[in-house]
Amino acid sequence: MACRSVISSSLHITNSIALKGLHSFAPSPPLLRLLPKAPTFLSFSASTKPPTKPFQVRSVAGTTEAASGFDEMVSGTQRKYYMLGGKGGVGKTSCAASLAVKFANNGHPTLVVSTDPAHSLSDSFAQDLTGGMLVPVEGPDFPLFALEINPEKAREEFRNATQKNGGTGVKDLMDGMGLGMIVDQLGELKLGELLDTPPPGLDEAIAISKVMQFLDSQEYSMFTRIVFDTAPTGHTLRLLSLPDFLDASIGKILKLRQKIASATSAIKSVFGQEGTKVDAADKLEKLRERMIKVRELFRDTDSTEFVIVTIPTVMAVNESSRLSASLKKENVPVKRLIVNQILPPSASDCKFCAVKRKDQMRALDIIQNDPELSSLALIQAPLVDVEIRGVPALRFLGDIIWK
Ligand SMILES: Nc1ncnc2c1ncn2[C@@H]1O[C@H](COP(=O)(O)OP(=O)(O)OP(=O)(O)O)[C@@H](O)[C@H]1O
Repeated sequence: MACRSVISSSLHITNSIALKGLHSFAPSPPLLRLLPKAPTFLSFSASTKPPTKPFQVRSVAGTTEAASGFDEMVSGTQRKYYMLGGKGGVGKTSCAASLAVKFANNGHPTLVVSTDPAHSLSDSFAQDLTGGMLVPVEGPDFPLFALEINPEKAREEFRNATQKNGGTGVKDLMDGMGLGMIVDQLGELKLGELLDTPPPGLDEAIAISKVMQFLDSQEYSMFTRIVFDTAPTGHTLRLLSLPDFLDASIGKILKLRQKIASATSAIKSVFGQEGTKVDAADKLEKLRERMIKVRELFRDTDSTEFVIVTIPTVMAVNESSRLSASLKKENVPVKRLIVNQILPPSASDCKFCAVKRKDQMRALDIIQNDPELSSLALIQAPLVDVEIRGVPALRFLGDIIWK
């Protein structure tokens, strides 16, 4: 007999709910109109057909799963940031997109941002969200916007700002003029290296700082929940130490710029108009300020939380443990761990599923005994038998995970 152990869902996708655009949404007190919670049922349908069977997520061991604490996540009108990260392919985008849909359906104007250079938000929402600008997502009850940051563009911006203030072009120039001391300092900065082969995590730091820039503006002040779909673990770890590194580098560049500004008038004329120098320095200073804000944002326990996503395999769990340790070491608030793609219970296990289930239980056991992970709230998300694509499917997944 064929084994039927995955969560079954029937997708009847009806016309999407009319889009409530950014400009048509007028926040009025109380900003949050908390909508009645959508019931979670095994069978997903966008139609009004009554559900056949109440859905209950169970752990592999058969005990009822603990709630994710969504009530806490959704409460309050103060802006909150959720960063979802973990090993490649574990379901970060699906979990981040489903959380964003859930926030929007619970009254929060929400922005979901991808800072992963290999974007999959467009695939997840089944809508074209490319272009580096905020795009309205069709479907949720309240405004939901998505933003895929173009890392190439962000890096170019950084390169332009630094080169104007002491990058490799300036180094050649100063070298040619025999200004050894300043050249030495430039060599110390290793700017050429930084710009030609940017360290992993630089794209993401710039991407996040760009989002902060967006959110500083009055136009986007309406967003009360920001969900980041971050790049895989390695990038995240390097990102954490990057703001300090960039802050120091940019600080040195700015100091150097002051020295250059007070150098001979011949050099001044090479650098062009006084105004141009000031603009470039301003831009660099702003970039530095934004990096510092990114660093602060990551460590703000009141407004930010990093949610680790994993799957029940020994390799993924080990990587999650290292990620959790690094996040804690850097004082980044982390409270929740999603274990995604768990095989749901089945009355009739085929041999393959029985072996798989045993492996998954072992991985869950490791989590429960891991000093880094055991203290986190465990959210178990089942493997479902549909591809999680489009708002109705994300709503379905979100109602399972976030409750
Ligand atoms: N609970 C689930 N049940 C079934 N399929 C799932 C589940 N979660 C994720 N998937 C599927 O797994 C694939 C990878 O998911 P997703 O893109 O969300 O992972 P990711 O961690 O963001 O990947 P990447 O690291 O490549 O960005 C997708 O096809 C998605 O539909």
